[in-house]
Amino acid sequence: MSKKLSLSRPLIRARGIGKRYISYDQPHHRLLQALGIKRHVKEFWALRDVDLEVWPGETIGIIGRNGAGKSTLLQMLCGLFPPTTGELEVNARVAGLLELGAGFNPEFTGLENVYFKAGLLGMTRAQVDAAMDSILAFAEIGDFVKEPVKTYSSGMFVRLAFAVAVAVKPEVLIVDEALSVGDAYFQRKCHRRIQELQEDGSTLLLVTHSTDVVERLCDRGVVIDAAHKVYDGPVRGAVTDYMKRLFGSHIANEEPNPILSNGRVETSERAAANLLTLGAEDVLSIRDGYNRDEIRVGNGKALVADAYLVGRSGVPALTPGQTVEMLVKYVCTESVNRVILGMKLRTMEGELVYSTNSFLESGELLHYDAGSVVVARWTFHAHLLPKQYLLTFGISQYDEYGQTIVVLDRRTDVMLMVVLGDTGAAQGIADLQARVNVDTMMQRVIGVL
Ligand SMILES: Nc1ncnc2c1ncn2[C@@H]1O[C@H](COP(=O)(O)OP(=O)(O)OP(=O)(O)O)[C@@H](O)[C@H]1O
Repeated sequence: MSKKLSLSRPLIRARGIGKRYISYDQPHHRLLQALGIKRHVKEFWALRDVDLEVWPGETIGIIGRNGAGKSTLLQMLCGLFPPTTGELEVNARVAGLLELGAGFNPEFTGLENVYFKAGLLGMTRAQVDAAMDSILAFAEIGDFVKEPVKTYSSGMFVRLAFAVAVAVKPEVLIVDEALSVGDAYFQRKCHRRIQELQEDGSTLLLVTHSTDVVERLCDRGVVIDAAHKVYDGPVRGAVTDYMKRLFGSHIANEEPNPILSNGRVETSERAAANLLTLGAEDVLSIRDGYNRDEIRVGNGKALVADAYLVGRSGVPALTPGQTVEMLVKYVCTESVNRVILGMKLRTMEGELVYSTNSFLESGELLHYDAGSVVVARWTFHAHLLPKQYLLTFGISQYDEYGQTIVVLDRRTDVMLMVVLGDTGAAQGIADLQARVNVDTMMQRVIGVL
């Protein structure tokens, strides 16, 4: 029987909820507003008209761009503030791991905060005493538990907060990116505990930027974009919708295809020529797969102006093991010497997959005159599991003493690269193509022994 049929009402039901913030240019404008003069009031809707039902046993991943309204939604579901509009009905004990250390008193020790926070979440002192050993064992912060939490690192904060939140056994646990703070060991531990909670039938809402986490942990995905709920349904669809919003419309299930629309296979020479004829403008930002959330730094003496995968007109999409040829165009606005061209590949979670540069490869530094347009051909073998990755391209130079690297233009996570296919049973990043063969003879011999 479906969860919805077995229960008459959801744990959380939101109908058209919205949150409006009001700001004033000057403090006295607040007073003018109170007097009914609203000219100076600025309204901002962080969330608008959201309907949401949360049913027992669901794990819902909430994804969306920075500033979309995800945290605002969760804060309202946790009861931190009421919605400005709409109706919100919460029929469950909800525990939230929202901002770091929210609900912790910085002056109290870790131990005092465990009693304090667990008390806020409805546990008696005796219940906290009974759970204390497992809370401390989970948090693994040792004697720091006797220190005021204001002395904690962000990792220690989140360890203790998570340990308390799961000890309370809430009917609904709401986690807002908190897990991304901990180290990899702690994150794995949290994910295991989340899976145990799921198996016990707990209900979970997770906000994350990691599509990998959503696909691994969640059974429903909600996408929030520009204050509105724009998708609510199966996880795969949610991730595709979110990726399209981030990177353009060509990412879904695209098969690698080296044939251009005119029917010819594009050679790298022709591609390089095309790249050069497009001139010196910065066109990377209009390429499919361009990440609007790239981080760009540099003094601008040279620019990373364009990049694309040979043979692809859309988002760089390839199959595991494929040899990739990526052309990157650099435009030098000034004469530059002792130059290094670099590339990096990361997972969507920010884990470095590979990094190299022209100096490491050839031992040579490059020199270009002002006005030079340079096309570099990067080739690599994509022995990667099917996932989304982000490429970084940069151009830097050594200072005249050869000591410091000066960044001319570094475009971090500037372009999406998709490795298509079925991950099968494998997990991780590298495609090692492991195969297992069980030797039945051996099995018999061991059986005899
Ligand atoms: N107290 C506040 N006053 C005014 N505006 C606010 C306030 N809190 C949030 N906002 C704005 O509301 C919008 C939604 O913020 P929210 O934190 O919910 O986004 P988010 O999707 O969680 O973003 P992120 O992924 O960056 O955490 C943002 O534009 C933010 O600047």
